[in-house]
Amino acid sequence: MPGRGKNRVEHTDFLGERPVGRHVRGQPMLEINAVERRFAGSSGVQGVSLTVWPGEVTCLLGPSGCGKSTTLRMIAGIERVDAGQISIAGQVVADARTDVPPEKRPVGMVFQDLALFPHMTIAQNVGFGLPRSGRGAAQIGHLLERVGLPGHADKYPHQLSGGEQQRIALIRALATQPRVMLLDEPFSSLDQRLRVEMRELALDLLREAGAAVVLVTHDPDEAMMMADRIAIMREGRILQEGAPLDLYHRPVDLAVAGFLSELNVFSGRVLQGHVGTPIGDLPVPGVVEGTRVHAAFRPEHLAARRGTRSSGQAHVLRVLNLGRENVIELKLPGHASYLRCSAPGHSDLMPGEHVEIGFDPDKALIFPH
Ligand SMILES: Nc1ncnc2c1ncn2[C@@H]1O[C@H](COP(=O)(O)OP(=O)(O)OP(=O)(O)O)[C@@H](O)[C@H]1O
Repeated sequence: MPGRGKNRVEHTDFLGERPVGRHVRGQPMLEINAVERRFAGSSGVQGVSLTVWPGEVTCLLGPSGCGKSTTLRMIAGIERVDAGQISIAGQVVADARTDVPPEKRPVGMVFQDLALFPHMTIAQNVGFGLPRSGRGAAQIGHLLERVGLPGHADKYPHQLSGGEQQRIALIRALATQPRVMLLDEPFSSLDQRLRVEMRELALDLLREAGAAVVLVTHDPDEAMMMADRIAIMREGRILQEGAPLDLYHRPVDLAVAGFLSELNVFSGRVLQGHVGTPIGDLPVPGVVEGTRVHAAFRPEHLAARRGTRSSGQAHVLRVLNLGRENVIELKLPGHASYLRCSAPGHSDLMPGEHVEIGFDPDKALIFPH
């Protein structure tokens, strides 16, 4: 499709054999066009459009109440659309005249609290919805092996750990070979280590299945890691949609920029092609003289160097040692808020020390306000 190649993310399925994603010629799997859902006293969902190709993960990211789950529920058919259209594999499943019931849509779902059926064995859970034929049984065995739980077929859900249950929920949803997979905060109840493992396993399985995936999360790291495309939502609308690194480096406004990491924000007026900030003058070529702008830096785009009492622009308030990196909180004299910058884990700056702050002007994010 012309123009689609610009943001493309190229990958193959799990076996490395079958290319998937929007760079592959073919039809989108999921098309959402200007859908709306209105609720009294809430922004609901307003004019959301998204296109997801087979094997591609689109992440809906945004604050609580921005319409992420409502969008998923409309795709699943649990919520009706008030306007707009949803198509799966070229078939309209929802619009003003059409409302295909959820069980007739080729959609799988994994929600954070979507419990397994407690009175069914693991094999019965995974096989729920599959034909009771030999092919179904072989498929269950294959899926249990793929998630490393081949010996658990006859157990019951309460005999499995939380992470194991989540793997079963994932393959139960995949067993019916849905064209579209909807994941609503599926890993948020898992501890950090398991969450990382599950994300990787889920990505492998989902790409292997070639499903179009829509993942809802609050967690920007999860979105950056898992998504081919991220749609940032607020108050029922998509503020920006694109490849993760495009959004990270070229956010359309301060709100989008702030969803993907912490920001250090300065405000000022452009004079002679520069904006003055407490950490130095920043060139802002191409911005009209006199414009008021926000200049924002991500923590990794500021560098704190040990200085002296006279050369130092700030002093170190706190050092959070995260192992591989340190997060350093800096206090600027005369400013109520503090700055955050990241430094390598071996940096030895200590609270109370005076520092000079360096930055690469090319990394500044400039927004008029
Ligand atoms: N059935 C409903 N009746 C009335 N209002 C609703 C209904 N479902 C959702 N809403 C409202 O629509 C808005 C979007 O809700 P939604 O659950 O989609 O948000 P969300 O982004 O998924 O939030 P969270 O991250 O907290 O799950 C909210 O203001 C919510 O209160």
